[in-house]
Amino acid sequence: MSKTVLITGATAGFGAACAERFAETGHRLLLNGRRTERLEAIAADLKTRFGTESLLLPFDVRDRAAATAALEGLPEGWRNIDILINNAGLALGRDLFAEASLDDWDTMLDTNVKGLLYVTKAALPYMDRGAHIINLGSVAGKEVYERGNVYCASKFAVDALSRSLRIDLLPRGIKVTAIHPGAADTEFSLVRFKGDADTARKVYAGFTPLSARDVAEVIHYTSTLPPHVCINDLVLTCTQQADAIYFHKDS
Ligand SMILES: NC(=O)C1=CN([C@@H]2O[C@H](COP(=O)(O)OP(=O)(O)OC[C@H]3O[C@@H](n4cnc5c(N)ncnc54)[C@H](OP(=O)(O)O)[C@@H]3O)[C@@H](O)[C@H]2O)C=CC1
Ligand SMILES: O=CCS(=O)(=O)O
Repeated sequence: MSKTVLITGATAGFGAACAERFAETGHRLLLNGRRTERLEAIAADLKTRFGTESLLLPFDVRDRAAATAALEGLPEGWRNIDILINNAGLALGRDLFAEASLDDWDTMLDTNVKGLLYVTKAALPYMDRGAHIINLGSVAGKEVYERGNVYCASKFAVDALSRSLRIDLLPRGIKVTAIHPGAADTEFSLVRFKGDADTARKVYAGFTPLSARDVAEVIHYTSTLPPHVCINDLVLTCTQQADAIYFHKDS
């Protein structure tokens, strides 16, 4: 059965890969991100390849009013969301606490935590029994690492909110899954290191990281289980990574 899937941060990385994976299996898409041209290009590509129906919701998840307006403004026929993938997020900087930028901290907390809250609150009126919320946490939300401070804290918050939402939504029969990937080669490190491509590339040196497609495959799988089965919490890493800290790199 075709479902309606709302994906935040669908212009790149996991979000774009999820759009493709859900399009392949015949679902229709509500695509969010700030880069409208990218959303348009992705929607056009998926329409051509899979006949996918997409509706674009270009807003900044940090903007509470914009998130509310976008969801309240859904046209007739799109006002029932089956799957919400709260994926939009970022790390900015990898600095010791004393040296890190307060602006970076604000952006990470506003996007990764408050953005997820705003979109979820705005989407819930359109989610019925059997709907599914999938939140992107991280291995950084399971263990802290040096210079991870606020990014880790934001992902620990995603973990806590996922657990708490699962409890609060029990009576409504809405599934909540938290997905916690390890290192994955997307635009994530380029964003984290503010366009420094050399530093970003070095993050993935000496091991084969996850790809966006790997993560999308796992996210998609969690959405295919019978109505009475919910994967609550799932950590996935590449085989050369054990957790947020330990890697076995090629020599
Ligand atoms: N890559 C990794 O190693 C890991 C990433 N994660 C998490 O997975 C999620 C996706 O990351 P990934 O795909 O790797 O990163 P990318 O940088 O490749 O993609 C991030 C996406 O988030 C969107 N986004 C960022 N800020 C906002 C905003 N304020 N409003 C709306 N959309 C926004 C971007 O779109 P646009 O700029 O167009 O708005 C983009 O589509 C993030 O939450 C990240 O923390 C978790 C574990 C590992
Ligand atoms: O969430 C992203 C993975 S890491 O950079 O924190 O290890």
